Amino acid sequence: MSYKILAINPGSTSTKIAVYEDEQEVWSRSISHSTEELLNYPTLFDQLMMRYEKIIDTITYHDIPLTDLSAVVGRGGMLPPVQAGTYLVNKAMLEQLEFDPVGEHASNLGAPLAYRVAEQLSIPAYIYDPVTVDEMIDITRVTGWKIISRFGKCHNLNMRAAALRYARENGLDYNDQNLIISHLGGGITSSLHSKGRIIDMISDDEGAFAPERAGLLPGQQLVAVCAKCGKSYEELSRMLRRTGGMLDHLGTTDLREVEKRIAGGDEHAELIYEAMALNVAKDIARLAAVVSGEVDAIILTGGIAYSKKFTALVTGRVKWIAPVKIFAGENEMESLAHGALRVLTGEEQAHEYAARPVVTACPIEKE
Ligand SMILES: Nc1ncnc2c1ncn2[C@@H]1O[C@H](COP(=O)(O)OP(=O)(O)O)[C@@H](O)[C@H]1O
Ligand SMILES: CCCC(=O)OP(=O)(O)O
Repeated sequence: MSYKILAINPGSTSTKIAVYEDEQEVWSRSISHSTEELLNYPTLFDQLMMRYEKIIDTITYHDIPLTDLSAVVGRGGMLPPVQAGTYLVNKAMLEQLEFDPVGEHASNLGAPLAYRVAEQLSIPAYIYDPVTVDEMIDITRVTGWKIISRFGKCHNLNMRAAALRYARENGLDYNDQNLIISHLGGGITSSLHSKGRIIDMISDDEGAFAPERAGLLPGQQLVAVCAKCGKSYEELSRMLRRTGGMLDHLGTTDLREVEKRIAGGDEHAELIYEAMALNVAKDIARLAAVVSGEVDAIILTGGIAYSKKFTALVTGRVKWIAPVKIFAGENEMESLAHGALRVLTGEEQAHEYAARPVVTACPIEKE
């Protein structure tokens, strides 16, 4: 028996869709959403129907039959910390993502989009390895402020796919390895997979700055800016997450553009570029300390990993820790589809999501 699965991955500027027949992709499209178009929607959830209709229009236009689908799987969003693996989309999850997510992120639309399509076909909707998978060990959660605990928030989908690929290609058991994976995209995060569990990670606001993200900022200066600049929480969040990092320094999120400027002799561009690579290397070294340096491999993945220049800079600084592997690009659609397939074949059990209050976002903000 074979299974057909529709995977849906909403990103900040696109919605990617793909149909898989068992492990093989048989069709895929990326639907772009321009900045002007998205400006018509005051909140993320206001985009839901627009994205849904575009998915259906694209599928209909390309004559892709839906009636033989076995399941729909969406990218999991910012739920309160969850276990790794597959979750059945239920009402509690949909309400949490719409009304009480840990943060605003396009992936919060993955579950409701999958659910809308699946509901009409009377098939299950799933999410897989959401952004907030949290398997951290207690010691890595503690900060110097008792009202703030660290929690998982990473590019888990692509990171676990890269870790599993590394294990598969090298004939190793993922559950025996200590691997550090850095996802180098518009946002940068790194995580430590120890014996099959993500025991620590460095999120996009805790470490390296990235093409569009500010990364870790000195706390005292940050609170001074927040207290004195008169901007709202949403405006400040946007400055950290969407218009920080390389964009703030150099006016672009495109690493290739920065490399062209460097080749043309732009020393300021070179400083920022090299600082970003150094920041990634420092994150990797921080994670290595958690397992006392016993790291089997370091994996660099995401769009920036296509850059030989950038990965060489990071590799040069971390190869003393462990061998570095480059898996450029991301594998999110395949990871989603394969996750759902494992549930359909009975290899894995889908978790049931139960609503929980958000306790990990800044408690002051929630008061
Ligand atoms: N071939 C390449 N060489 C260098 N940088 C690249 C290449 N392809 C993509 N990038 C850079 O990767 C970043 C986007 O990574 P990606 O993983 O696609 O991001 P997102 O997080 O938006 O999915 C951008 O800075 C882009 O310029
Ligand atoms: C850090 C959580 C995941 C995330 O921010 O994803 P994008 O970089 O794709 O926005």
